[in-house]
Amino acid sequence: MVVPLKPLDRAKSRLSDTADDGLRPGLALAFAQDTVAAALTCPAVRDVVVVTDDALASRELTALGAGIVPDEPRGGLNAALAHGATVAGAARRAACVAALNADLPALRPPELARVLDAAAAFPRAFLADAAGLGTTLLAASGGRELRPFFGPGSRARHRESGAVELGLDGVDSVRQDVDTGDDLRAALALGVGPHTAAVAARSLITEQ
Ligand SMILES: Nc1nc2c(ncn2[C@@H]2O[C@H](COP(=O)(O)OP(=O)(O)OP(=O)(O)O)[C@@H](O)[C@H]2O)c(=O)[nH]1
Ligand SMILES: C=C(OP(=O)(O)O)C(=O)O
Repeated sequence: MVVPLKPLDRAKSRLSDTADDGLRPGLALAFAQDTVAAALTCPAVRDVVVVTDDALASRELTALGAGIVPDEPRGGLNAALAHGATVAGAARRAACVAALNADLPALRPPELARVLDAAAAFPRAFLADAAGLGTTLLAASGGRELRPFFGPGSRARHRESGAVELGLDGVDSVRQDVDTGDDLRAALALGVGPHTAAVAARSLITEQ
């Protein structure tokens, strides 16, 4: 499993309506910690590799059990994911490699397991985000290349690239990425992990 994470001081700019400049880096880290911890707890996930240049996030996510890969070749999100997938796949001759956004604080391991199990039936498959425009997970099986097209509007681009869209119900926690204040409130309503819950409580952010 490959998880991309940009430097915390630049992350989650669209959350500025709900969290100010002083708060966003801590929230972005908490989202990543809850995402990575849930993925590591999922029996279907053998290991988690985080592609990041952020020193604090590297320390905290290593402590959870993730591996860290530097953000290379510095060509943006998809280049970083392709690099991470190559490193992760080469390291363990992975049967299946998947990219997962780092902003899924409500992620539940059994739901992630269902998505990965469904994805394994196809050469490449993806899950659309809760908003219906983006992607939260892209998987490639049988040693195939991941070919990620994440970014705004990525659902359409992943479809056009030939990846199969997974039409699963009951996997809301895997779809609920957090870009805006409304997304954060929706994630809190689903139930977030302990890191995000603690930051939200300290900052008086609630689901209302
Ligand atoms: N390693 C790496 N990760 C990235 C890069 N750009 C985005 N990401 C990560 O990709 C995932 C999806 O990105 P976005 O949802 O756009 O997150 P974001 O860039 O923090 O949010 P905004 O500032 O609001 O656009 C998040 O986990 C980001 O941390 C990049 O250039 N390198
Ligand atoms: C990177 C993505 O996330 P966002 O919707 O947050 O841009 C994506 O959906 O591909």
